[in-house]
Amino acid sequence: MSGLPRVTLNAGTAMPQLGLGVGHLTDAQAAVAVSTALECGYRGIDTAAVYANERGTGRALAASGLPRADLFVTTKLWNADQGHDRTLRAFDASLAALGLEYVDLYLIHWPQPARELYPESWRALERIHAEGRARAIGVSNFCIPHLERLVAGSGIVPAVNQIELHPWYQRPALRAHHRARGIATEAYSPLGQGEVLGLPVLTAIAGRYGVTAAQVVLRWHLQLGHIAIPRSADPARIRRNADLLGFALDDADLAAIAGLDAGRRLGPDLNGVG
Ligand SMILES: NC(=O)C1=CN([C@@H]2O[C@H](COP(=O)(O)OP(=O)(O)OC[C@H]3O[C@@H](n4cnc5c(N)ncnc54)[C@H](OP(=O)(O)O)[C@@H]3O)[C@@H](O)[C@H]2O)C=CC1
Ligand SMILES: O=C(O)C(=O)[C@@H](O)[C@H](O)C(=O)CO
Repeated sequence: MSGLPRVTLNAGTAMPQLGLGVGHLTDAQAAVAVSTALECGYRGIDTAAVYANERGTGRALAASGLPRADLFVTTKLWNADQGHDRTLRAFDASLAALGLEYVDLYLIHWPQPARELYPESWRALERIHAEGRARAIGVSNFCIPHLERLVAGSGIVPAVNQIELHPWYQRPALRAHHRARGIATEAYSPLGQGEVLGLPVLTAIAGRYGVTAAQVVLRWHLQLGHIAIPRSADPARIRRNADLLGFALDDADLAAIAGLDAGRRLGPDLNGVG
C-alpha cells in the first residue's frame, strides 16, 4: 500500500489518507496492531489519551525502526483535561507516553460546548503548534457552530475535524462546511463499526470487484477525499483493509453508496456530557 495517497493539510503537512485506529484496544493489543499495520505499509496511527494505549502504541512505533518523518501519529486531548493549563499538561503526558518528541496531529477530542472550555483549550493547542510539538492541530466531534467559533477567535483554522462518518451517516452539510473552510474530513468508525458490512448494496459491489465490503467502504472514503482510520485487531483484516488501489468505484457505485445514508449515528454523542 506504499502508493496510498496523502492529503495535504492546511498546516502544510501531508497526512496518509488511510491510518489505523486503535480505540478500545489495550496497550498490548495496540502494540501488536500497530506493529502489524506498519509492516503492512500503514504510516498513519490514531490514538487518544482516553484509549490508555499511548504507551503500547509508542513501543510499536519505536520498535518498527521506521524513520520518524515517515510516520504520522495523532493523539487527542480528553474531555477531563480541557482548559488552557490542563491541556498543556495533558499534552506533555501524551508525548511522554508515546515516547515522541512531537506528534503530527493533536486533536480536541470533543468540544463539550456547555463547559465553555474548548476555546481556551484551542489556545493551548496553538501554543503547542507554535512550539513545533504538534505539526498540525485539529478537532474531533465539532459541529459547524463550534468550528465557526474557533475560526472567528483564532489565527489557526483546524487542520482536521475527525467525525463519525460511514455509509449510514454521511453528514453532507458538515463535509461541505469543511471543504469551504479548508478543513480535512477524517472519518472515524469508517466501517460503521463493522455493522454496515453486510448491507446488500455493499456486498454486491464487493462481489463485482472481487474484494471485501470493507475494502469497498474504505475505497469510497478515499474517493470522496476523506481520511479514514479503520480499527482492527485482526492481522489479515489490517492487511486487506489497506489493499485499496487495485480497483476503483464507478459513478453508479458511488451513487448507490450515497443512497445508504440514513442519518444513523452508531457511537455515543458526548457533547451534552459535562
Ligand atoms: N474521535 C472520536 O470520538 C472517535 C474516534 N474513533 C477512532 O476511529 C477508529 C475506528 O473506529 P471504530 O469505532 O473502531 O470503528 P470501525 O468502523 O473502524 O470498525 C471497527 C470494527 O470493524 C471490525 N472490522 C475491521 N475491519 C474489518 C473487516 N475487514 N471485515 C469485518 N470487520 C472488520 C473490527 O473488528 P476486528 O478487530 O475483529 O477486525 C471492529 O469490530 C477507532 O479505533 C479510533 O481510533 C472511534 C470512535 C470515536
Ligand atoms: O472512542 C472514542 O474516541 C470516543 O470518543 C468515545 O467513544 C469514548 O472513547 C468513549 O467510549 C467514552 O465513553
